[in-house]
Amino acid sequence: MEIGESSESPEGKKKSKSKTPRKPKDSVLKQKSPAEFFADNKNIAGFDNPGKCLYTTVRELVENALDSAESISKLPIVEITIEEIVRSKFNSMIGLAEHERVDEELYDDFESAKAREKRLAKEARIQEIQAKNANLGKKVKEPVASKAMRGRGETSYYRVTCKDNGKGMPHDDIPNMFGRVLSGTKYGLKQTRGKFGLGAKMALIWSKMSTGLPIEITSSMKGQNYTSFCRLDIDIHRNIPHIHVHEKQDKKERWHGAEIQIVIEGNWTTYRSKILHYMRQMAVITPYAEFLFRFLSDAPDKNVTVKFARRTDIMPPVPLETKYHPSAVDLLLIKRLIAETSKQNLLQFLQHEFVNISKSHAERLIGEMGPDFSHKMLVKSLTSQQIVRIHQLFRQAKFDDPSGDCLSPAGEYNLRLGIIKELHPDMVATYSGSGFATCSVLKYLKATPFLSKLESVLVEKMLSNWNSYKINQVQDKIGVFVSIVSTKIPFKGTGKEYIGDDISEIAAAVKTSIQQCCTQLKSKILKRIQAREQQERKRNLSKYIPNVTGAIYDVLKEMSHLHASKRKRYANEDAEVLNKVSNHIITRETLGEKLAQHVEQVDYEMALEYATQSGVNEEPRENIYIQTLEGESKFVDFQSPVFVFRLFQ
Ligand SMILES: Nc1ncnc2c1ncn2[C@@H]1O[C@H](COP(=O)(O)OP(=O)(O)OP(=O)(O)O)[C@@H](O)[C@H]1O
Repeated sequence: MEIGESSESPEGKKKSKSKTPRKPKDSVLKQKSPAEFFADNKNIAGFDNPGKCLYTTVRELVENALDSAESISKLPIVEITIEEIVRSKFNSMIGLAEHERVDEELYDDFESAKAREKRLAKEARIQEIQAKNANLGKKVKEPVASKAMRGRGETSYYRVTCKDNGKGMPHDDIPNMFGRVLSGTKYGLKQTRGKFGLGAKMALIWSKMSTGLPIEITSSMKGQNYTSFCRLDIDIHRNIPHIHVHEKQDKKERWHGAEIQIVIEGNWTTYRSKILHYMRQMAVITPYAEFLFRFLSDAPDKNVTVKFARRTDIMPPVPLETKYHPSAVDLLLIKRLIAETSKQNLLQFLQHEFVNISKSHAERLIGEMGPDFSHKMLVKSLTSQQIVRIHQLFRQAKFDDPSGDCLSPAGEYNLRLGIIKELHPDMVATYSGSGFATCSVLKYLKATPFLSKLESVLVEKMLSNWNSYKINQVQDKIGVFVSIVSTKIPFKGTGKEYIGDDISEIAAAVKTSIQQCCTQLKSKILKRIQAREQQERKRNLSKYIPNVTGAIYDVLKEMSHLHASKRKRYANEDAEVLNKVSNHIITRETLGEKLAQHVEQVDYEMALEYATQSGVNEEPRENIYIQTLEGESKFVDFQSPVFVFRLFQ
């Protein structure tokens, strides 16, 4: 029942029966809890339809798992299982008797015999057109499923389980972490995938909306001799956890981490490729993690098991908590910092609660604030007007840019490695920018399918100028990976799917990164074209040798006849050559051989010249194969931005 309706008095109900006009519903004052708000607007968190809900649930759980393992510098091992539960099985799970349809026409997917005939004919026509298009190499669109095709059982139930080897959670915090919307441990100024304190709760809200089943959390932390188990759902109206079980159990294995299990409605058929694509992208961007993905169903041919093995144990360092930059704070934030600070006076407050304010800088700033301010004044005694003055000065004063030291970018080495291992591209270029620690990677594929169209509006806009970089947009398959790290990424929604292009600093950093990658690619592509031309030149010249030899020999033979019969006299070297032709010392074959030798010689000289001009350091090349790291070994690593040498003891 909605808040507001409950306050209606019995008389109110009577009155409405007696046709007195009721106050329009939308003018009745109501309140919503955050949980209700997100349940009503789940699309803004990426929970649009059952298929998308399955996808986003996987994403949220996987990203929590990675955050957790990385927070303790543990190489992540993430196991994610989606188990299909057909409707009948689901019903028996919740104790609902199976129901056979009685009145077929009542159902949305009902189809008369005539309609079925029409549909099948239409589908056959579409298939024919698609087959033709596929033969012509045209892009084939996914057919839109008709109601009847979508029909019974397509939307199904799924048990999603995600297990990690991360930090685990304190026993007492688990209910709030999973049962209270907008609660989390990642609100600080620190780079993490999670930010809003929402993802896991959204999965639970969706499970409550679609299956009514609770979430189950098993967790254990390092040093705990028990395992926490919690089964809970969420009281949507009050936004508080509704705990079914919360207990400490005997620890059976030496494990720390978390295992989250949830049963939701979803659609594997339509979101299968998106989920697998996501897993692959995660494997690219985090090659130091191991992912085991499983889809299990009653139909064994539908089952999927993919293991993305770890390819490196070099993890980006744990990001550090940082402080606010004075240019980026608002009034509210300054007030909060004042309320929370442990510092006594204004000087200490400015110096310790913000980045880029040294002691001498703080002194100068206080001097600039005016006669009302002094170094020693108690920060908690500042009036509202004085806080406004500080805010105004922060806005107008010049401060150095934040250093970015607190960030931990994936790094060129990791991105390059991830891309090479998962996508086997023809060429890769990487670039890492400072400032926003933006690292962008561009892969240039010929043989592998187009795998990554970055869905960010920001990058879409920049992909218009490939030709000037010798990249053929029609023939070449191009992929772009951009990794942006920050303590706060300006996503357009809580689903974290898009970044706006309106933040000029980020837009500029991404653009520069892509341009840098393109420039690198251009020089690689040009070198390859030159190398190809060089190979072809030799092949082209050699191709003409038989014809040229034939023509020259015929002319020489004719001349030697004239010379021998004295009809025409040649002298000196010419006569010598013609005599050799008459005496079969110069033949068609010897001429051919000499020409071939000449082509070889010219080609060698040109190749030498090419190598001198382009720098021999590019050649020769060797492929290096990177093996999976399983088991423990003793070794020493030597790294560069693009490779690492591992020396075993
Ligand atoms: N696998 C896990 N291991 C350890 N802690 C976890 C795990 N999953 C969730 N948590 C804890 O629960 C909190 C809430 O998670 P939730 O997914 O709701 O939000 P978030 O990750 O903080 O932010 P966002 O909504 O942006 O993803 C997290 O901040 C974290 O402290």
